[in-house]
Amino acid sequence: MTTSFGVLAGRTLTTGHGTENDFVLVLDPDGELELTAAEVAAVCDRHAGVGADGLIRVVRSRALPEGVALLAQDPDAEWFMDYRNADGSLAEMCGNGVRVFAHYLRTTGLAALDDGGSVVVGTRGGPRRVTREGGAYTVDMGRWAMPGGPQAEAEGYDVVVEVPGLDGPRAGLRVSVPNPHTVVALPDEESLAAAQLALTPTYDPVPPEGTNLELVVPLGEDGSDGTAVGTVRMRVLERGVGETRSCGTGTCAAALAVRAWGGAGAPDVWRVLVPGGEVTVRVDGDRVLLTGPAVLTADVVLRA
Ligand SMILES: N[C@@H](CCC[C@H](N)C(=O)O)C(=O)O
Repeated sequence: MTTSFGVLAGRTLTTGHGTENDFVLVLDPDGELELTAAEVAAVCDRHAGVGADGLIRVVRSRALPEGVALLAQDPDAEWFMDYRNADGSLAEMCGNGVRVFAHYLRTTGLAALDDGGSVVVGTRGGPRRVTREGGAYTVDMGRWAMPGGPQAEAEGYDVVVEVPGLDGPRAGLRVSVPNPHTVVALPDEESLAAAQLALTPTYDPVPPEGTNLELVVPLGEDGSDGTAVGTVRMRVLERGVGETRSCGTGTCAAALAVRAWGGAGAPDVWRVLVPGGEVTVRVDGDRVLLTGPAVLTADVVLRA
C-alpha cells in the first residue's frame, strides 16, 4: 500500500507520550494545514508511518472557528489542541494529550510554564487549565456527567456490554468527560487479562457517538495519610484507535464510575494503574482533575 502523508510530507513532527499513550504533534500556528483523516491515519500507522495513538495539531485558537468561539469563553486559551484519533476521527478531548500539549508549549518556548505556573489549552470539550507541579501536569478536566442521569448513577449501570474473552454480558456505566466512555467492573485481574480487546465488543443500547471502553478492577482504599485514596487497575479500548496503554479521560471515567459504585463515603482521590504507568484522578464536586507525566521523545521529518 502506498502511504501518502499529503500536506504533512516534509514537515517536522514531534513525538511524545503520557503514560505511554503516544502522540505525534504538528505545529501549525496559523491554522494553514487542512488535514484529512487519511493523512492522519497514514502518519499514525505503526508500520507504514511514524506510529501513534493520535495526532495533535498545535494551532492558535484565533486561527480556527471553534477556537474563536472558545476564546469568548476564556480569552487565555491562546493555543488550541486539535486532537485526532489514529484513524483520523476527531475527539472532544484527550487527557493524556493535553498534558503532552502543555509540555510541548513549555519545551518549545511557546508558553512560559514554570513550576507552579499554568496555561489554558483550548479543546473541543472546552478550555482546560493545565498546571505544572513538580515536573508533572495537573489538568482541570472540567465538568463530568453521567448521561444516564441520577438513576444510572444510583443503579450503577445503563448499558450492557459483551466483551470477547469474558464469560457473558456485563453491566456498564456511561461517563462523559465530555468524550464518551463506558466503564465495566471486573472481579479480578485474571478476568482483566482474559478480555480480548483486539476483538470488537457489543453494546446494548449502541452508543450513538461510539464509546471508549474501560475495564476496571477496584483494588481497595488506603487512608494512611488521612485522605482516603482508592486504587483501580484499568485496561482501555479507545474509540478510533484500539487498545492503548493509557487514556487520561478514561482514567477519569474509571475513577468516577468506581466512586459511584462505592456510594457515599467513597474516596474522591484515585490512583489509576494502566499498562503504561499511573495517574491520579481527583473528583472535586462536579469537576474532575487529572495528574500525570508528559514526555517528548523525538523530532522526526516526514519524507515526501
Ligand atoms: N487517549 C485520550 C482520549 C483520546 C480520544 C478518544 N479515543 C475518543 O475518541 O474519545 C485520553 O488520554 O483521554
